[in-house]
Parts: sequence; structure tokens; C-alpha cells
Amino acid sequence: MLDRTLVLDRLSKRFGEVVALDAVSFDVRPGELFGFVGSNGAGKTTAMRIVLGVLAADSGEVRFDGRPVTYEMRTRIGYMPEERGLYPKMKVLDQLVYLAQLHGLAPNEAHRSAETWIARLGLAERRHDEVQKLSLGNQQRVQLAAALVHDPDVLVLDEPFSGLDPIAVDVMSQVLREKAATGVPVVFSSHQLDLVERLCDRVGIIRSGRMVAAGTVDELTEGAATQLTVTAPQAPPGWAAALPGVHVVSENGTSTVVELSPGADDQTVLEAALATGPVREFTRRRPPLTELFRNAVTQGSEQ
Ligand SMILES: Nc1ncnc2c1ncn2[C@@H]1O[C@H](COP(=O)(O)OP(=O)(O)OP(=O)(O)O)[C@@H](O)[C@H]1O
Repeated sequence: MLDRTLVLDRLSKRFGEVVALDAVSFDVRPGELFGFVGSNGAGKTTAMRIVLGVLAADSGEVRFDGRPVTYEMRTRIGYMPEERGLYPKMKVLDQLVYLAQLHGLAPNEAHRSAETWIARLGLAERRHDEVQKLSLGNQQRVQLAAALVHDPDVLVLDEPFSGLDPIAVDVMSQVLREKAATGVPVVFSSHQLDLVERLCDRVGIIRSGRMVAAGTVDELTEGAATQLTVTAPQAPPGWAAALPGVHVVSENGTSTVVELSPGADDQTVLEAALATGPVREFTRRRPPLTELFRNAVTQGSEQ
């Protein structure tokens, strides 16, 4: 039976003294959008390059369909490299046709596919322009088209959203969702965590070459301390600061976010809020991915 899961299994890579990856493992399942996040220099690009075979791992293995990824299988991966990889002087259509043929499509198929993606990504008026004459955002659209033009079985995209305007972000998001919906595993790196949270089925967080968390945002939230949002318009600033087992995360106008220590009672917070006057909101809050990320990348580090 086919198992179209992309598996990174204990990948390690050093550059001299620098340990870029230390036994990094995660998998991207068929039909899944997987967000790969981590601070600058955490190892995302290195891991993606190893998946593509642009770099060799010191140890560990990449598998797809249950088998180690070979050179032939790599031609079935759509890749958007961080450094981008287009020929600046080639025209958009020519470039896409060329890349599609390089990946094994017959000339007429290559043409058809290139035209399809040019239309889908809003590049019709630019199809005979040299890539170097396009705006950066449009170059990025061409780069996405280049990753998709050979109808890949896997998509690996290094920061595909960086530098895109909101419309282009929507187009990119939609295309990635559609591609995943056809059963393709899609992994992309990004520093735009709100976008990752909105778009991805699962998220992996890497810190200094080690995976520190992977799962759905709900799974990553499990075990996090309970947080409450309390809106009490007449409460004086700092009203919650002295409550036992309560840590004030933020105070924004009349709205206060507090975190409870294990065993602390949310009713104590409610009573304290009510003692100040009316309470307009009292809800449990799911920490956003940015907060989980901040905790994951700072926990256990020296700073
Ligand atoms: N070719 C190389 N030679 C030496 N060191 C390298 C090389 N490529 C990466 N590194 C180092 O490996 C570590 C991981 O880098 P990598 O580019 O994978 O991080 P990243 O998570 O993609 O970062 P960013 O978010 O900034 O793109 C960094 O310390 C980087 O300096």
C-alpha cells in the first residue's frame, strides 16, 4: 500500500563546529499542510535542503512512500528554495516550460502546465517578461509556479510567504491548500506565525537544530497553563496582581489576561473581578502560536 508520507528520520548535520541539525525527526502526512517554524539559524533551510538532496546529511534518512528518497524520487518533489532559483534573463513562460521538461514532462504537457499555473497565479500579462524585470512578489509567484509545474507528489517550500502582499498571500495560501487537498504532503517554513496557525494542520518548532515540539496547535497548547481573559471596566490597574497563584500576562485597557498556576482556582479571579464592579468578559484563552513559539524557543536556553 502506498504511504505518501514524507518522513525526516533523525537527520543530523554539522558545518564545522556548528551543529545545524541534531537528530531532527518529523513527518508530513498526505494531504497535510505542515508549518516548519524556528528562529533565524535554527536549521529549517538545512533540513529542507537535505530533503531535496541539495545537501547530504551526516546521518539520518529521508523517506517517502516508505522508501529512502532517491534521485528519481526527488524529481517528484516541488521545491521553492530560500535563495530562489530562477534564471533572471529567461522569460516567465519559457522558464516554466523548461523546468517542467527538466522534470520529465513532454513538451506539449509542459506548455499546458506552464500556461495553467501562469493563469492561476495571475502572471498572464507577465508571461513574456524576463524574470529579472518582475517585482519581487511576482518573481515569487513564478517561483511557486516553478515548484508546481511538474505536478509534484511532495511540496517543500522555504519561506514562500516572505515579502508577499496580502493578495498574493491569499493566492499562495489557496494554492497550497488545494495542493494538499489532492493528497500531497506540503511543508513550508515561515516566520509569519499567525499565518502558520491559520493555515497549517500541524506545526513543528525547531530550536538550535533540535525539534522541540510538533503537533496540531491544539496539541501544542495542551499542558500549557490555563489563561483567562477578564474584562472588568471599573477594575483599577493591577487589580489581579496580588491574587494567589495568578500571574498577569497583559493588561490592555479594561481587559486583563491572567495565567493560573497549577491548582489555582479561576473562581477566585472571578470573585476578585466582580468585587471591582461589572464583569463583561470571563473566558478561557487559547494561547496563540506566537506565544507557544516564544515559550518553546526560550525554555531551557541560557538567555
Ligand atoms: N553552508 C553552510 N556553511 C556553514 N554553516 C552553515 C551553512 N548553512 C547553514 N549553516 C549554519 O547552520 C545553522 C542553520 O542554518 P539554516 O539556514 O538551516 O537556518 P534557518 O532556520 O533556515 O534560518 P533562517 O530562518 O534565518 O533562514 C546556522 O547556524 C547557519 O549559520
